[in-house]
Amino acid sequence: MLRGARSRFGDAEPVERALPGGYPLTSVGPLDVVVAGVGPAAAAAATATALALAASASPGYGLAVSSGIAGGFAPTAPIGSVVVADTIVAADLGAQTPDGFADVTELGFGRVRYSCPAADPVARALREAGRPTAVGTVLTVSTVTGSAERAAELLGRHPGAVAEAMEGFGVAEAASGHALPVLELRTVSNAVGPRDRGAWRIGDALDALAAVYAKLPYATLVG
Ligand SMILES: O=C(O)c1cccc(C(=O)CC[C@H]2O[C@@H](n3cnc4c(=O)[nH]cnc43)[C@H](O)[C@@H]2O)c1
Repeated sequence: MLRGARSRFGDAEPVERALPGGYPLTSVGPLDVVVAGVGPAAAAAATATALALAASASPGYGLAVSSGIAGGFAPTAPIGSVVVADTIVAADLGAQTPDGFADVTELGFGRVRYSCPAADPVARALREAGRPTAVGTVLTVSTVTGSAERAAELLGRHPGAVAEAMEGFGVAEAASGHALPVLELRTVSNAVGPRDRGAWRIGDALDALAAVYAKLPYATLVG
C-alpha cells in the first residue's frame, strides 16, 4: 500500500511489525509492504486487515498494489520483463457450462474485473528508466497454468492478457471495499504454458522487482 508521498524514503530504516492474524508489515517511506501469501483469498485477507487497521490513519493509503512474480504470455511479456495491469481479471471465478466457461458476472452474481487507473504513469516511468514493460490485463488464477492448451484458452477469452498470477483480484476486492484504487505490478519469472519448473527465474524476477520499486513515480501516484 502507498501512503502520501510526503513520507519520503530518505535514510529511514524500514520498520517492521505484525498485523493481527500474523501478517508481517514493513513500512519504508511511502510504502507499507504486507506479506500476504499465495492465492486470492490470502491476498484479500491480508490486504483487508491492513486497510481496516489504517482506516482512520492520516495520511491514509492512496493506492493498493499487488506485487510479486508472474507468468508472462509470449511474446508480449518475456522472462525478466515488467507487467503492469491496466485491468485485473479473476479468470477462473465462475462455472463450467455446456457452452464453456461462464464467469460470475455472466452468471449474475458478482464482478470479475477491476480497472487500474495508475497503470499508464507507472508504465511510462518504468519505460523511461529502461525497463521493458508490458501493460494489459493481468489474470488472477487459482491454479498455475501448465499446458499450451490452457494458455491458449485463457488468451482466447482474454486477448489483452499480458500475464497471470494468483493474488491481484484478492487485493482488488479488498481495496474496493475501502474505495481505494488498485494496481498490479509484477516481474515475469516464467512463461505461461507447458510446465517447465527448471525454466522459472524466481530470484532474477525478485531482483528486478526490487529495482522497479526504486523507479516508481511515487509523487504522481499518491500526491
Ligand atoms: O510448481 C512449482 O514447483 C512452484 C515452485 C515455486 C513457486 C511456484 C508458484 O506457483 C509460485 C506462485 C506465486 O508466483 C506467482 N506466479 C508466478 N508465476 C506464475 C504463473 O505462471 N501463474 C500463476 N502465478 C504465478 C503467483 O502470483 C504466486 O504468488 C510453483
